[in-house]
Amino acid sequence: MLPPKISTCLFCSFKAARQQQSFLQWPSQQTASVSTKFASRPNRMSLAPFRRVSTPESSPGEAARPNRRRQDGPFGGMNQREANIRGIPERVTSQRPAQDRNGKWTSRRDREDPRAGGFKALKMQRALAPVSYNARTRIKEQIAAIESFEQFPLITAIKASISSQALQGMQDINPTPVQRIAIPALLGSEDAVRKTRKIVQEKGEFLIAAETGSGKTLAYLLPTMNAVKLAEAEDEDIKEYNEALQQEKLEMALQPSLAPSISEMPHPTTGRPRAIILVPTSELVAQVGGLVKAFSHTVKFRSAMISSNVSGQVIRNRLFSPRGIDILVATPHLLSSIADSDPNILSRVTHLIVDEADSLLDRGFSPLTSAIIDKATPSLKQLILCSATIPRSMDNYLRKRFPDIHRLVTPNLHAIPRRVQLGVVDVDREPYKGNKNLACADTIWTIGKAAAEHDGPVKGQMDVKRILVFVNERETTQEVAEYLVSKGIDAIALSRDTPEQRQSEMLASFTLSTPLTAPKEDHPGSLADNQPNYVPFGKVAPPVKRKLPNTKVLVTTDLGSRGIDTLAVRHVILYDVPHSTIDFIHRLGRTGRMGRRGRGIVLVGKHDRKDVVAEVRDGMYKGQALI
Ligand SMILES: Nc1ncnc2c1ncn2[C@@H]1O[C@H](COP(=O)(O)OP(=O)(O)OP(=O)(O)O)[C@@H](O)[C@H]1O
Repeated sequence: MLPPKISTCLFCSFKAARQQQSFLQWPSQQTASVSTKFASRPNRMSLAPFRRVSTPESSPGEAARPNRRRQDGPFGGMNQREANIRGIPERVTSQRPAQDRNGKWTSRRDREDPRAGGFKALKMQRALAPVSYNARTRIKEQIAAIESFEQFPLITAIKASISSQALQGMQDINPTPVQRIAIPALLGSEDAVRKTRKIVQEKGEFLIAAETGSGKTLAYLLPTMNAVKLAEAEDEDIKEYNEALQQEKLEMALQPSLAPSISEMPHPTTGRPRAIILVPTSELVAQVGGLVKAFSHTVKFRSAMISSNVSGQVIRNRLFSPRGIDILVATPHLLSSIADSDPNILSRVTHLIVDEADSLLDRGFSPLTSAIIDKATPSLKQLILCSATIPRSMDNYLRKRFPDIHRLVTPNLHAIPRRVQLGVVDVDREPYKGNKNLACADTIWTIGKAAAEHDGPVKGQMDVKRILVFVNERETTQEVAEYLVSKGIDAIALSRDTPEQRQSEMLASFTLSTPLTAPKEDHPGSLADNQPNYVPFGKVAPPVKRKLPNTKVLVTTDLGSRGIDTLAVRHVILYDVPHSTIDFIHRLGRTGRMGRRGRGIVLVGKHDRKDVVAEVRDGMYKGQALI
């Protein structure tokens, strides 16, 4: 017998959910609606108004009483309503109240984190460092005056290359908020943009923090290339080398029999790059390295990218090419092992960029990254940390290690854009009955079916939807991918166990922004029409009747969530509820990039934190920064 069909189309529900703010009714909400219904009926007996007896504020004469939670003494820690076990201790600061614009008195904590009020479940984690409302407003005002890349004092070749090399085919290119904030600050250009404070120093430390998919790469790359080119023009060694090369060319023209000598000598920058960009994975080396290479053709500098994807010989050839090297893109693992055997590699570095700093400064990577920073420090002029989130752990590390770091933060940091909708699928309900794999497959079939109802970008072709499925454990990737394949879905697993070469190939079709199409055919409909969800014990499941023709699915862990520019992805399925808001931000950040729209779908089971999901969803709906 076929299982009951899912009566509601997932995407009709999305729309309705947007209006109702509820894809799934949480128990608390249900209770609330019931109580409102009853409240509107006339009552024979009425109870006294509800009062929380445990709340001292609700009792009269509260102003006269001291705040018990702040009271010192042996019983100071009792009767607290917030455990705050995992949170870091508050910094001792003045608790002096202040007045906001409306004349309302607020405490310092409220002012730092005024929108965190509704996040009860997330408060237990407090994974992200707060950014004050005032700071966000101030930044908005600062960047309002910047409208064009022309306003930045970049060299002409770089300005011209923005549209030809980085943002090809785009019309009306304007800097994004993070670029408006970071580029003038890194260039130290007060004249060009008056309202931007001059903050660059001889040795500058910067933290660039902005939402996912907001153009952070160009924000640090344009000023870095500018600095490299300016330094090259002033470098005495390079001047001498170029003059000798010029002289040799002249002599060779007069006496062609002379063997070249200078041109065979290594360039002064050989094996000693001026700028290094560190990224956590080989995929990101390829992504960022590709962009740097594209600029190098028109701006005229030498770049190289190294990762464990290429052989040792290729790495050596790239690093020690006699033509020299100006900008190097590498992973910390590889660079630190090279620096151990050849410390010279870091001896001329003036610009060190740590991209995805929230990953590269966490427990796993931190010793390597810190060691590289230490070794590069003597020659360093700018250290640029770049991240989509500021986790509390990183915030603490920065306060200790780089107390004077300039924080270049966008007004919407830690908020998932409202153009990304989050739907919730209750795995425990019919017809899934706790089968998360089935819920995942059905969700993908629903996406495919909905897409087939509209014309694709090419006539006679169907649009192929690229979907990312995120799981928490890498062991699960293969299992989920195999299940999806058994349900007729084109799915592959990507985890650390996948060979690196294969990882890049897999990600390639998810990063291409060009549309992917398939020949238009009768769509097989929904999963339930094609696949029995229930196979009696002892029987073998019948073969797949029809395959889903218009979706491509990648099942992955965090590996696929950091930095990868998955412009083509419109749907992200969170198979597991992410462990923290940091993971929510990165995973949902693979869709809705650079102003595009996107959809996230969380599969929530019996053991998942529904309260956390509800709060994240509510925060997204309201456009609030997560905490
Ligand atoms: N000024 C701009 N106008 C339009 N598109 C831009 C602009 N700057 C960058 N982009 C595009 O936006 C996309 C995202 O950029 P990028 O990868 O730098 O984002 P990000 O902030 O580093 O994201 P993540 O936090 O996920 O690493 C890229 O495809 C890039 O080409």
